[in-house]
Amino acid sequence: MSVSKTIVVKLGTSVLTGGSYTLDKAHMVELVRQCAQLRQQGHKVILVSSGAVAAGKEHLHMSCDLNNLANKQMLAAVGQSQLILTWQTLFNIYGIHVGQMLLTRADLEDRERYLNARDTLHALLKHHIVPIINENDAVATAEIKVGDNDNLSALTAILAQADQLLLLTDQPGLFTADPRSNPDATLITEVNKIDDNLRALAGGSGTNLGTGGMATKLQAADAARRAGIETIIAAGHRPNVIIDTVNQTGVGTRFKALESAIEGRKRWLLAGPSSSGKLVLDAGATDAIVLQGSSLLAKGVKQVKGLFERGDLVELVTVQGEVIAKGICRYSSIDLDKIKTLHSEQIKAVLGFDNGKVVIHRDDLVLLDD
Ligand SMILES: Nc1ncnc2c1ncn2[C@@H]1O[C@H](COP(=O)(O)OP(=O)(O)O)[C@@H](O)[C@H]1O
Ligand SMILES: N[C@@H](CCC(=O)OP(=O)(O)O)C(=O)O
Repeated sequence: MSVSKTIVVKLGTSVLTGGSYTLDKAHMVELVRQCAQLRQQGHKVILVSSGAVAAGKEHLHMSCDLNNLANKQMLAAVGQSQLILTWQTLFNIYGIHVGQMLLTRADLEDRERYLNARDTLHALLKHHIVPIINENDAVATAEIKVGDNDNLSALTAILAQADQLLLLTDQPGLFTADPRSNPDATLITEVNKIDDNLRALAGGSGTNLGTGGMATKLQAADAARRAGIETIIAAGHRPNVIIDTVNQTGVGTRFKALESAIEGRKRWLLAGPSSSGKLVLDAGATDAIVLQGSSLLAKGVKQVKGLFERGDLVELVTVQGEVIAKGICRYSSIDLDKIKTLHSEQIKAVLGFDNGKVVIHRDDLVLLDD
């Protein structure tokens, strides 16, 4: 038997509906068959399933404005139960139990909630139950939303410490341009670096039920590969796509994982909190962080942007505005503004206290460059 892998399979609305406004149950059976086969091969499978809004629309036979948030939330509330019922019925054919987890960004921002979600996921996998994950659309407001299931699937893969993330969609992979509007576009089979040139190729969704298009798939691939997880974008309707993607190369667009996978707490930094502020670093601090693996000292901070509390996540940016790292700041924005550019020994005299000599400890910092 091959080595056991944990695989997160993200199924976009486009795959589950075939571009219609109803769930394509015949195709869902086929996807379930493949998941069951993967499990027989000894792998663990997690589904991130879109389709709640589409299922709600189908169930209510209601045509309403999908740009209206309340309408979308109503459809998701109705559709999510239909969706999970469908999955449950189909997995039952193979005697497989499923467990539903509805998440929002708020569940991943707080380290304790993140660890709770991780424990639930691991408990489901340990008991051979297939976790089926979606955003908790019915309650999620813009502030606490991940916003799209591509990014949610990357966060899930990081949470589960998965080996592979499959983003299944209505295209065979990432093309040199949106193939809907550029018939000459060609498939990119392997990506080793995600940069602005590549991002420029990725457009939005081609439908009003899908969210994010290729742009969010690239964001997801980027987060996952930094956490050491290989990501593949492939066509959900390609025969045997799930099995073939896991067992062989040459399917879809493959994003190689970065070699040095990061450890647990740093995985959370990538997956969890959104940043509350930015610290602009001088050239010396930038080099120390990127090249020497140092912690950040107050003297290297040129400018403090945004309002944040002690313990919040901030982005570290160069003078040119390039984001190079994310980290947990030991000082609030107000305090840091008073001590920026100063030597660590001066902190106590200026603030009347100190939270340690470093502003961001190396253990609380994750680099974003390649
Ligand atoms: N460079 C590109 N390569 C492939 N597809 C692209 C590209 N840019 C934009 N797209 C669009 O992304 C769509 C898939 O994203 P989306 O509609 O969000 O699907 P899903 O529901 O599977 O997440 C494709 O149908 C395509 O129109
Ligand atoms: N959570 C939403 C799907 C959001 C989403 O990202 O959709 P998609 O781009 O089709 O993966 C739903 O269940 O309808």
